[in-house]
Amino acid sequence: MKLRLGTRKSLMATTQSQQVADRLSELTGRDVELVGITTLGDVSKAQLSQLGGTGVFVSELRTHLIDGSIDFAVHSLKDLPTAVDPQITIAAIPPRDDPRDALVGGVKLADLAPGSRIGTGSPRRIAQLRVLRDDLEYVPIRGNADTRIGKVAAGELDGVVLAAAGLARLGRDGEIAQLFEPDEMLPAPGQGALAVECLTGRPDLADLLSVLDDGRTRAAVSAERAVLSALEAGCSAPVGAYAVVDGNTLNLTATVVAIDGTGAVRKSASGPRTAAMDLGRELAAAMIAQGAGTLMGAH
Ligand SMILES: NCc1[nH]cc(CCC(=O)O)c1CC(=O)O
Repeated sequence: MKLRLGTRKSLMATTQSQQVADRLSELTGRDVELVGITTLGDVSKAQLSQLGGTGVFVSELRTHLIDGSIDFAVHSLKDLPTAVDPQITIAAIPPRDDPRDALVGGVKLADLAPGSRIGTGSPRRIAQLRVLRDDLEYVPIRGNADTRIGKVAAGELDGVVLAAAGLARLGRDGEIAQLFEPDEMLPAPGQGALAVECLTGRPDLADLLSVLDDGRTRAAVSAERAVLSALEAGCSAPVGAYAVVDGNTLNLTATVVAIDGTGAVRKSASGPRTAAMDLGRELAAAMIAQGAGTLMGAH
């Protein structure tokens, strides 16, 4: 029987879903059919944050898992709420794509004229960009990557900052002027990674999907998301976190930045790869002790 993979209809969603479908067919010989789903977040003109953030896409696809109209779904991991839904299992976290943030536009950040206009709606990106260049104007923008990049082409903006992985999935990574290394801009927890979800009540399916899982990526993003969850923050918080597996060790760095650029807490820690979530929780506690909670409330 064909497996039904539910996907949002945006180009980024269908591209990442098709990649997962192809890889699953290759590894298991099963046929996978993409089922396009229009979510409220796609049709509504209301601001996404008013709908509950990007989590609205996730919860609608989960509704289709629960009603049985699809067998599994693929999400950008950084859009997944940290709260666990016992009905849903993350059956696989495939190998991560490029986790870095990217500047799209003609020139690198250091070469932009003072007062240049950079578009990004993310407090995490704005706060970290302000540390690098406090003389630029940061313009909140919305819409999909094509719309955002279009504002640069139209001369409304001098650059936009987006996730490199998303740009690659859209075939627009050729327009990247600069990739930010994690030491200058920490990505969002889970950035560049995908989550493959199915119902907890279908362990055979979860077992089949687990061939897609990459243990190193799973350990890294578990630590990053544990930071976010311990800080009681969501995907729109000014929180960056990035972990890398080195043998049996996990190296994690996280930051909380005041949105007005007036301060930041940044800390690193290492621990056993098998205790990824503990590492993330402990690092978050150390950051809170240094004032991370107050910074998150700063405007
Ligand atoms: N919040 C939207 C979103 N969710 C996932 C990606 C890109 C792909 C990824 O990070 O895995 C993006 C766009 C962006 O941040 O530029």
